[in-house]
Amino acid sequence: MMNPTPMTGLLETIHSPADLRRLPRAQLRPLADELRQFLLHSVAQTGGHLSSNLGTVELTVALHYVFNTPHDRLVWDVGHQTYPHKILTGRRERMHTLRQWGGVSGFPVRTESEYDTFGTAHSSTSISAALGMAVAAQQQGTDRHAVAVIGDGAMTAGMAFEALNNAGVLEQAKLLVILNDNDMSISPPVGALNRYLGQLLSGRFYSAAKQVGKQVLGVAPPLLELARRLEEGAKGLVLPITLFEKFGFNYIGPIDGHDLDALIPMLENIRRLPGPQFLHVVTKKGQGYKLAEADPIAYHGPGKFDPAVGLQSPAQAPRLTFSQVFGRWLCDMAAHDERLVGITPAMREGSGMVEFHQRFPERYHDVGIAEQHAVTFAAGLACEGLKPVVAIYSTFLQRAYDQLIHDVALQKLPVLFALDRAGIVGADGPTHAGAYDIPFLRCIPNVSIACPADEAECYQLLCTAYQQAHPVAVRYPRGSGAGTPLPSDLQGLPFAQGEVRRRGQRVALLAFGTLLYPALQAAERLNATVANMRWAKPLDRALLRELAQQHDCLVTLEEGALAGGAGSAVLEALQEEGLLRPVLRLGLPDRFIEHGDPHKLMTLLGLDAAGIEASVHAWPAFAELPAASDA
Ligand SMILES: Cc1ncc(C[n+]2csc(CCOP(=O)(O)OP(=O)(O)O)c2C)c(N)n1
Ligand SMILES: CC(=O)[C@@H](O)[C@H](O)COP(=O)(O)O
Ligand SMILES: [Mg+2]
Repeated sequence: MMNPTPMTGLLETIHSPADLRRLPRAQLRPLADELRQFLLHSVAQTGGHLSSNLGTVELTVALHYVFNTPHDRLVWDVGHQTYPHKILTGRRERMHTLRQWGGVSGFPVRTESEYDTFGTAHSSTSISAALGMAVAAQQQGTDRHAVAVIGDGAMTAGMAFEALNNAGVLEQAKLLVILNDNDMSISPPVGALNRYLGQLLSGRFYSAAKQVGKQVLGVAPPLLELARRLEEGAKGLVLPITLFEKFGFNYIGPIDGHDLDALIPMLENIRRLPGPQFLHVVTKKGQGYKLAEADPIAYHGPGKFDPAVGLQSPAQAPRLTFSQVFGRWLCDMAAHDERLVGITPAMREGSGMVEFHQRFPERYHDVGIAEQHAVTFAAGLACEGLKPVVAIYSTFLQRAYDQLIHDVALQKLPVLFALDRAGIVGADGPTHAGAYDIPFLRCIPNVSIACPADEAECYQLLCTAYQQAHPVAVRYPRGSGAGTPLPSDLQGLPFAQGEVRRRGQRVALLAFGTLLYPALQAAERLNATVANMRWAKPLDRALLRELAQQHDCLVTLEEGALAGGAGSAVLEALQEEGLLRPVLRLGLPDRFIEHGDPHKLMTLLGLDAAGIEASVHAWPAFAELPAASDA
């Protein structure tokens, strides 16, 4: 039985930040404690992102206390750490609907609240957006601050530095960048920036900065200018100039991001300083809940759990997830071929690469949240005869589209893209849906696209893709599939070949990927043929010709955007073959699909067996066919 969410009075009086700002300063600490407990128990009941949210409780309270939100703009990078922000901005009573159909989103959404000033979820956009807001305020003559809160992980993306580079010379823009440094991405942080930030936190900096910050910046406003000069001077004496100051920012910190007595006076003083400001706060991911503090990775995005007990290691799951299948294949192939290199842009756990990292550390590369670099890094590896495998969520590959075209496809380099989370992802919603990879890949010359129907085919098509001398993407969904046993060899399947899985009459269902299984179910009632097409590019033209010649009409099924998808490829091919047949394309419509339970979403989209059958029956080209016996 879950403990009811504890309420001790203060939090339930806060319906907006205005209520928060009316509280006596001394009540902010008990409020923060109550907020943390509410957050913990709420997320334990709904599932969602936890350790990053536990880490931003005090920062959120301080920001809404000091800044006049929503007039002053807060932009949260990634936005997975905004549950405290949502609770304080009028959504506390809806948090039980978190990430559910029709419920509160797990990320900031402009249409959800005026306090969600910018929609995030893909990382490293906050500084750019906040700078845009700051420059707009300046141009409109509005006295407004824009604050970007960005994590140390999100800071590793090039886009963040593109924004710093621009902001650093815009002295009139009222921009504050807050680096929320918890020394964690989802996995342990990587790269030289993390090493540098560690130096800033070392004794050389941190204790001196704390003294400088407390003693100098804490003085009363009238001495502020003197204090600022003293602080500059003091920093110059004790602290070498930081990277961020070289970019034109006034760097302040590092300070304790859980200490309201440090945060609030610091923010109150910073908001009076001219020019771009950079505040470095140090927090702990999972703060205040020992189990999450001890294992921030496990509690990054947990499902439902009992806080009193903590996450229970799942009983042996009945089926492997596609990520686990990929991880198994990666290790098997790496053991077989020493040219294989595995690359992840900061998604080691989600992509199933923990074992590969442990077994092949010298061939494992977590490049940070840097998808563009990941792809072109892979291209460089391929130029030298190695076999790079880029494990990347479909949605995050969008970040590296030009690198895919310009650096990989144009040079026809054999890079394998293992596209996880292809299709509907569910709780993360539209920002994370892998809806567009077939359309955005299909138009690129030299790139092939494999759509495995189940776990066994995923393994086999990864083998096939790996054998190719050109770039191939293998797309597979979040979670598990039909549960087919994995093959015992690295043989693979024939390139660009599909198969007929069921013979019926009049209508043929052409499935691309895991929709094969609901299609087989629907076919029983439609007496339809079912083809497992396996490849969206190149299409198996011989199979397509056979299906078109033997059936009155065709239905294509894909868990991806219809516009430009596999169904479009079939239409184009039929036209080229002079085999015009009625084609019904089933897939994702031309709109963003909201967050919710993935199975519920598939039903709502008509992509479960009943939905497929209903769509075919409602289709005039099928409904008007003479009954099979009359044919
Ligand atoms: C472009 C992009 N790539 C990858 C992700 C997946 N992702 C979500 S949170 C996260 C780690 C973020 O680390 P940090 O910014 O330090 O925030 P923290 O979780 O530590 O609070 C990653 C890699 C993403 N949201 N966007
Ligand atoms: C916030 C973020 O982008 C990641 O934490 C993402 O939510 C992970 O998605 P999965 O849960 O599908 O791995
Ligand atoms: Mg972090």
